[in-house]
Amino acid sequence: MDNATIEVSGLRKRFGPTVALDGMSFTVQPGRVTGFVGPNGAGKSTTMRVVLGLDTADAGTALVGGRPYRQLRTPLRQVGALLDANAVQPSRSARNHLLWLAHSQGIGRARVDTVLGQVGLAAVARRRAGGFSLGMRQRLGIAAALLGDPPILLLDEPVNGLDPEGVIWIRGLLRSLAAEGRAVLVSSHLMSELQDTADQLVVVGRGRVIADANVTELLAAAARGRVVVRTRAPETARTELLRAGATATVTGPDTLDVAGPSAERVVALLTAGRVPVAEVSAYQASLEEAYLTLTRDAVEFQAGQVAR
Ligand SMILES: Nc1ncnc2c1ncn2[C@@H]1O[C@H](COP(=O)(O)OP(=O)(O)OP(=O)(O)O)[C@@H](O)[C@H]1O
Repeated sequence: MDNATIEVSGLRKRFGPTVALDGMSFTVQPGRVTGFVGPNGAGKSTTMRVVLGLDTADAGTALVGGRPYRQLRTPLRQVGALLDANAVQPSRSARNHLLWLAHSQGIGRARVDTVLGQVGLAAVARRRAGGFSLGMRQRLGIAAALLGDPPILLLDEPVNGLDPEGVIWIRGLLRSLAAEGRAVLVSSHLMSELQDTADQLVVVGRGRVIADANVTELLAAAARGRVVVRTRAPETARTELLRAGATATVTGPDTLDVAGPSAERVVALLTAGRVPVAEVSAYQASLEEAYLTLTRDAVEFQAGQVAR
């Protein structure tokens, strides 16, 4: 999609004595889900508010599709955002809330019913939004973000308040929006929420980017070529593998992690040693592990600085 990028460069922002943004810089590319991760207070919401022109930075620039948000003539058609699921008039129905938004941006009524269907709220569209659960308000907020069919989406903690079915639904939705070529920026303070969703991770802490990395490469790096073996004789397997120079750790009653040899070599060694093997597979790192791999260098660097 044209103009589907977010470029954040050198953003600085203070709230009194609090430094919220301390040189925040990153780019969000089209066709991918970019996870924006970091602990509470790291500056994720402030960055999104600056990108959306709701807050002004003390320094730096934030561009959506190459322009500052405030210069966009029909912003909802260019950028969809979910910041606060509670930003709904409680007395309005879901449908009327969306109709009002659509009208303000010259978007047709038909689009309202389309997005209500897309987020699974068609059946409750005429109910007062004030009576909605947090999960339903999240869905309504996402419907509002999708209203202008924008090439760029910013969602602040969209998984918050969703039940397991809702979490699976939003993962699929985010993936399909990215597959259509949109730029999708999703914040979370929980790495696990971004598992199977994010293609790129921008990890932030204390108002700046700690790491910006491709998830596939990150998971491969965290897996370090390890192999998982399932066997009813893990100790025998371990002895056999250690003898061949591998590193092997028993991780459960019938499993061990092996580092060094390839999966094929592990099968060959265990077969030669007559160890019964139920399964040999590549180790799948979790995003949590990848995160720890990624932030370890940054943490060590900071610790080193403190020690000096
Ligand atoms: N309007 C404000 N007034 C004063 N301080 C603020 C304001 N908005 C944010 N801050 C402070 O700026 C810092 C960054 O906050 P921000 O909400 O951007 O972080 P976050 O990463 O989005 O965290 P969370 O996951 O809790 O939303 C925090 O220390 C926060 O307390």
